[in-house]
Amino acid sequence: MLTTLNTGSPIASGQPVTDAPPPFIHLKGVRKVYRQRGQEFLAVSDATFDVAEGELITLVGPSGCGKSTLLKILAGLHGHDGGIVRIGNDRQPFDAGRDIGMVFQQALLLKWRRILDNVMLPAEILGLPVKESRERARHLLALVGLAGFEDKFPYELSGGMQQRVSIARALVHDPKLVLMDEPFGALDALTRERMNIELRRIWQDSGKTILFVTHGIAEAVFLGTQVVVLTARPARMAARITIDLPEPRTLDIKTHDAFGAYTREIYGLLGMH
Ligand SMILES: Nc1ncnc2c1ncn2[C@@H]1O[C@H](COP(=O)(O)OP(=O)(O)OP(=O)(O)O)[C@@H](O)[C@H]1O
Repeated sequence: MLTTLNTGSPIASGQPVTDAPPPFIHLKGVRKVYRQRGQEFLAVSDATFDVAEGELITLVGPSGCGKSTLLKILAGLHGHDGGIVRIGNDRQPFDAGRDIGMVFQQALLLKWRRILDNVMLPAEILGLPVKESRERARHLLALVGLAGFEDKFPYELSGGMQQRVSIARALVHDPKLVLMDEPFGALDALTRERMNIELRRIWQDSGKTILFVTHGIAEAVFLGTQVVVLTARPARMAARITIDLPEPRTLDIKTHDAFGAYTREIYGLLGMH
């Protein structure tokens, strides 16, 4: 199940590879050191993985293993101290200033703005045409199941609904990459499960490339086309696992043997037997 170089790939089976599209994200040997008061702290060591366009990659690992750091490097918010970080390719050029949407653990809505106006925020900041953006914002609110809530204020919505608004906001400027940092971490368990199903649907409908950070091993397996497993102390990338589960993914796949095998494998990689 672990991904090893070329296993099962066209090269391994002797077929030509000329049509293989270049990855949308390419990380090789990425290293990040934080420096504080003369002390150095290795937050990420040797992160190496590729992401194809349209994948939903999950990053899982214990607190402090560098998941958010990797996301911030991809978002261009932090630099890195070694290795290669490349986003985009000839077919899909990437502009970090406009092609990223972000979703955080808290919805971070502006409480004085109506829901539609909250979703519009990135479009306003980027100066996109107002009429088209409002139409797109309405469409996205419908996509996340919030048609009819356009004129409400954030306080009138539950935590799960607010998080759906933040997902719509992350998509309004039609970014090529969506980075999600523990977006469902603050939700109750049942709402979180519902949001997992919703996110799979939104991902399939929107066709976006998504990187999703979580502490939850079951969540990572349920959502991901691939799971990247990171360990802490020392912070390092332990594995990249391709998830092959029946589609569409409904909650009952959590009872499948294959789902159990993936989660057991990740628990093992994290030293939790
Ligand atoms: N700006 C910073 N300066 C110094 N150290 C930092 C900084 N940001 C993060 N760190 C340290 O780097 C390590 C990785 O942090 P990071 O936030 O990336 O981990 P994480 O896996 O996302 O954790 P969590 O799941 O708890 O959010 C941690 O030990 C953290 O204390």
